[in-house]
Amino acid sequence: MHIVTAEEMRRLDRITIERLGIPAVALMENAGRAIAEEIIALCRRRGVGRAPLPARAARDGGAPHSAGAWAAGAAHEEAAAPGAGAAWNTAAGRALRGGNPSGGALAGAPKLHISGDAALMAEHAEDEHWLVLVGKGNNGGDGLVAARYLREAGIAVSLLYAVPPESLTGEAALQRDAAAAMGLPAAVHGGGSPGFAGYSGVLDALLGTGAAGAPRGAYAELIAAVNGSGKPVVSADIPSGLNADTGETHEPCIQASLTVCLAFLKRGLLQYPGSGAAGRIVVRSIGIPAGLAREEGLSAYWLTPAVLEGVLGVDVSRRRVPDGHKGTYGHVLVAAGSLRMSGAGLIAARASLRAGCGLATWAVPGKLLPLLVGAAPELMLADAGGQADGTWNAEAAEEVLNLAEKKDVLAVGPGIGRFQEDKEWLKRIWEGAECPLVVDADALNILAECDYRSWKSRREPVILTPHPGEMARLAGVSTMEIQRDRIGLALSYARERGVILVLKGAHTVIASPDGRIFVNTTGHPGMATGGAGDCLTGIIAGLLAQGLEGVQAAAFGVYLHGLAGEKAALLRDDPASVIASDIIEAL
Ligand SMILES: NC(=O)C1=CN([C@@H]2O[C@H](COP(=O)(O)OP(=O)(O)OC[C@H]3O[C@@H](n4cnc5c(N)ncnc54)[C@H](OP(=O)(O)O)[C@@H]3O)[C@@H](O)[C@H]2O)[C@@H](O)CC1
Ligand SMILES: [K+]
Repeated sequence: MHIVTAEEMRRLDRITIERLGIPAVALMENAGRAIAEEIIALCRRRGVGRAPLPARAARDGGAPHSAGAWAAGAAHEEAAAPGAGAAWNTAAGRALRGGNPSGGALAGAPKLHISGDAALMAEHAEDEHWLVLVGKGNNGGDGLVAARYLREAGIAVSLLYAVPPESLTGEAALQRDAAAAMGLPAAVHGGGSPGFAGYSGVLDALLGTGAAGAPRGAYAELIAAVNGSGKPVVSADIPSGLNADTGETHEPCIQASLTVCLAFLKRGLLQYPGSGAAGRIVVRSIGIPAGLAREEGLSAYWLTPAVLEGVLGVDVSRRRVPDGHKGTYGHVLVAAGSLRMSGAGLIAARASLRAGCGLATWAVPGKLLPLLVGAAPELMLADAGGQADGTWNAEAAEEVLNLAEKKDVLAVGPGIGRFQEDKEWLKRIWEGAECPLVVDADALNILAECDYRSWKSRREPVILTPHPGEMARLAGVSTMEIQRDRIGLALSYARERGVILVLKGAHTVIASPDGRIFVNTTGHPGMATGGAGDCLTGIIAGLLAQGLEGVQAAAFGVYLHGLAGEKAALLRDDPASVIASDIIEAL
């Protein structure tokens, strides 16, 4: 799924309206209806557990109460027993079919059934009263459409305009008039905090992708009041107060339980703190063809198996050829670890094996070798020279390069620490290694102190895997600046430096020098634990060894790493208990 900036969204809107001839008001109608459907689904879900309505209990014929069953049961009028079909797949349908297990039509009955609009029926509608906060722009227009559909579903709605309704223009003004013609109660915010006591939920349709800067005036007052109300909030498109591109939250910013994002995921929804403010995110199509984004050359994606396969050409099933042998799957060389941090190297090397490479060799300063024998029987160990105290030195680079000659990938950095002439060490490896190179941890800190653009250019890709602190050192800015717009920064760094960048952290960003961006959402905060990054380095190296291209390996590696973290948390019953070795075991 594509991720877009506000500007890109406007471009896609414009093309749909001008080139395809789909009227803007039709897009707004679809948007508002989609938002209403999500609110109705939410109302249904929380309606479960309340006493069923007498009329409905009778109609269901005593079938088990479930939100889905009610939705379908209420919406369908079975004129006769139908044949197979979606409508038949309902509790009411199953109850009817009870005496006719074959599911075939009753003898002589016409094959006709009439379906109502299941999406717009709300159980317990009478328990609901939603307040719709309406802004001046098209986001407000979406809210007004949603209000109409909620009313149609039997849900009470009240409109609260942030600004005098006369100031609405275009399609939003048209929706204002339709809502008024339907008799929806409306008021204009008059300052202070409106009362929320009678409402069961709030639809935030104040500001969308057209907002600029922190919410002002009535908008700011309403947002602050809603956040303090304790009411569930559904945001139209983005939470009002969010920077749709960077994920920064202005003061104040709506804290939503659900965000119904329209047409394409906005970048800001995938970046923290925006992701936190959005709550659960649902993306709904509104009539803008999904293919337009590709046709327009947009190349930022939410990383999903479909994107891995369809956009990146990765075989996510990780099939092995039946007659393969260990040589088929490549050989990883990991240059990592030192006397005090040998574990980092061990984790990276073991993870590369679990990622599926055929062989892995772990190069360490020779002093360590005897201590590591048997640490992981599947690994090969190699003497990289180094100092008598088990630390690295510049000369060790030559040994690493010799070892790398017959390897498919070289990963450097975890646990190597800082040492004399470490910049020279890294330069030699960078310029000399003729296989893909993964650079992590201390090697990134070394790199940050080098003008590596003046180094001999490489034929094979380099993948850098910094966490925000390392990224800050690489880019020469503060960590806060990195986190302010992770996608934007990762993209510009990858482009400028010609490297594949994996910016770790919640929702890791993978940026390619050709401008492609992937944002990963697998994983959880329990993975913030020592060694988890070394594990990712090993996974990416293991995938590169198997012949994946740089961006493929980086993206798939990040995805698998997060997934393994999730599995590990399930096995431990608690994300906080996950350690790096658990992630390797869950691969
Ligand atoms: N285009 C389409 O076809 C479709 C668009 N769609 C929907 O439209 C949304 C984008 O709509 P939009 O562009 O009208 O912007 P939107 O955010 O609603 O309002 C901006 C207005 O608010 C004001 N304002 C700005 N910043 C402010 C601040 N900090 N504090 C206070 N006020 C501020 C500013 O007014 P001004 O102050 O400049 O007079 C400006 O006029 C999009 O998110 C989606 O929901 C869908 O319906 C699908 C079809
Ligand atoms: K909004």
